[in-house]
Amino acid sequence: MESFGARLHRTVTERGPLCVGIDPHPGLLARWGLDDDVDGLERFARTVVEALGDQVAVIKPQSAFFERYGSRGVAVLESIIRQLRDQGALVLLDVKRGDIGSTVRAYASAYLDPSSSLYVDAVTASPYLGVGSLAPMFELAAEHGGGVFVLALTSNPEGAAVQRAHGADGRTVAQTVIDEIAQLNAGADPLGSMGLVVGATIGETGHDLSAVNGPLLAPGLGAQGATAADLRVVFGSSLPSVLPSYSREILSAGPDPQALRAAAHRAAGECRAVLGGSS
Ligand SMILES: O=c1ccn([C@@H]2O[C@H](COP(=O)(O)O)[C@@H](O)[C@H]2O)c(=O)[nH]1
Repeated sequence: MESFGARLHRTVTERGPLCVGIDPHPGLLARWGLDDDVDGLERFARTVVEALGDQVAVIKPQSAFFERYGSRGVAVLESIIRQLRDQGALVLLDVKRGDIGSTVRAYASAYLDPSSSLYVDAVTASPYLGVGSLAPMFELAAEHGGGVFVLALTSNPEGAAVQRAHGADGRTVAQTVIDEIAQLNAGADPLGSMGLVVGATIGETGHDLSAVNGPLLAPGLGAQGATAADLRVVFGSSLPSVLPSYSREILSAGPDPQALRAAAHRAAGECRAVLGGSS
């Protein structure tokens, strides 16, 4: 079985390093001429999937925007996950789950067990009950070729107070998270399957990402103010592992599928100029 890290490496080599989020904000639905209801949600999500599912390496549905419509919204999410996978995109579900280990095991089976209707290639996870509490997710991901992206240095300004606080050994909370994920990826080739979330908005922070050997998801581009040029400042020598992520910046080009594709192509070009690499 091919690991998530290997599948991601291959897909990014074929399609270019880009993640596009599906975040059906009420304001975007209105801008697209859609109602803020399940039908509007479904039209929005399917349009993005049909425009980008066969072009972009990773698509990241934001679970919150589906959950807000209850079970019918989750049914739309299940359906587009299948459609995206059929189109060859890797699906990273942004759910930011985290809990005590026994509960994390249930979250892991919801998203990382192939028999689940919400089965995806990777999920986001929160380490604030301790990175070790996420072990059931790491284990199930490894067993089935999935991935987990753990929050390290998030793109929102409020994150710094917690994430950059120093522990007894002098490391920041974020550096502890980074180092624990690096251990999980040690020796993986071409890339480990356990990733980190590091916002493109955070500037130079002095954190050491050099040993991570896994993907670095970089949200915060576009609508939150970061530009592709900021990636160089934030990631330095770790740029080759960066997966830039845009949601509203690209989604606001819709609903015309060609305009969505053009916006994704433009974003990919700007990132490629900084990251290098193919396609
Ligand atoms: O640190 C983080 C972690 C996750 N996100 C999520 O990414 C998208 C960003 O959307 P934009 O429209 O491109 O701002 C959204 O789903 C967030 O929940 C993040 O922004 N920062």
